[in-house]
Amino acid sequence: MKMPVQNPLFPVFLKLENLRVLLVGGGNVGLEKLTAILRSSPATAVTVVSLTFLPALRALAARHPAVQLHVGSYADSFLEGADLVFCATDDPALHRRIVAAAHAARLLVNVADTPPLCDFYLSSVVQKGALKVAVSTNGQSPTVAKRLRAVLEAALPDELDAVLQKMPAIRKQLAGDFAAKVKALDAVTAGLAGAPATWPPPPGAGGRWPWARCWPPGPWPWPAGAPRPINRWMKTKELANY
Ligand SMILES: C[C@@]1(CC(=O)O)C2=NC(=C\c3[nH]c(c(CCC(=O)O)c3CC(=O)O)Cc3[nH]c(c(CC(=O)O)c3CCC(=O)O)/C=C3\N/C(=C\2)[C@@H](CCC(=O)O)[C@]3(C)CC(=O)O)/[C@H]1CCC(=O)O
Ligand SMILES: NC(=O)c1ccc[n+]([C@@H]2O[C@H](COP(=O)([O-])OP(=O)(O)OC[C@H]3O[C@@H](n4cnc5c(N)ncnc54)[C@H](O)[C@@H]3O)[C@@H](O)[C@H]2O)c1
Repeated sequence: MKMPVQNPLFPVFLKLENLRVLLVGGGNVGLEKLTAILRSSPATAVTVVSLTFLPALRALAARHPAVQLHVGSYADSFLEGADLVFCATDDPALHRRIVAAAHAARLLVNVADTPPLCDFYLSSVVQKGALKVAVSTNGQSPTVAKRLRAVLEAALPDELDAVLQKMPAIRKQLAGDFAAKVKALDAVTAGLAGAPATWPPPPGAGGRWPWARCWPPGPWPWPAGAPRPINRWMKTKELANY
């Protein structure tokens, strides 16, 4: 029997800085959405149309030269030249009109806090250097998404970014065809998934993130008595084997 799909949303990572965004509404919710957009993609060209603007939104826009503010009422003409639309006013009837006009123009729309009118949802975002993890609960609970973000932020080691920065150079050093490279990269990163990494660190190293923690190479093995970095997963699962 086919199992029902619990969450049919399809996750993607948009190059938002290559697109043009229309945001309608410059109040509290508009500020939240603009903050989320610019935190991930600060150079995005966002046009914000609103009758009024919160001072904090004006200040945020002033720090981002690609953001333009238009004082006035929404009109369908603002959809021309937009790739993506966000609605964040206090007028649900206006939101329904914007969605209809945007769909007629084949545009995708997010209506803040209104799942049935959304073509896509925003997610809670965990950022560690180049790593980005997006969390969605399929709209069931943004609060749980926010809590999970905090859990993941604390659990993922900061050193992970150093690992990511090194990976392109390591990949370049590898010889062989595509399949051989994939095999070598799997071996190098095995430590991230719990198995011992085969290169570096030296064989036999235990722990879930030993490679992440000692890259760029630090003292190995750890000098006797030196404090060893640990993380939450090690505490709960692997401390006994460490
Ligand atoms: C993740 C995040 C991204 C962002 O917005 O940047 C986000 N909401 C955030 C926070 C948040 N929003 C709300 C609260 C108050 C507490 C609560 O109600 O839970 C809190 C918590 C807080 O502020 O502490 C109010 C709210 N939001 C929605 C509804 C309607 C409903 O639930 O039916 C209501 C009730 C409105 C009302 O009652 O009137 C709906 C949506 N909110 C989504 C995203 C999409 C689903 C995401 C998913 O799949 O999980 C979706 C469907 C559409 C969308 O807006 O894109 C961001 C966390 C950022 C972070 O901190 O990490
Ligand atoms: N602020 C919150 O945390 C929160 C929480 C839950 C629900 N809500 C609901 O979300 C909605 C928005 O909340 P808010 O706090 O951002 O409200 P807000 O009043 O601060 O902002 C609404 C914005 O929409 C703009 N606007 C209204 N009509 C417009 C039009 N025709 N064209 C262009 N702009 C227009 C207004 O000028 C204003 O800037 C409200 O319905 C509110 O009840 C808000």
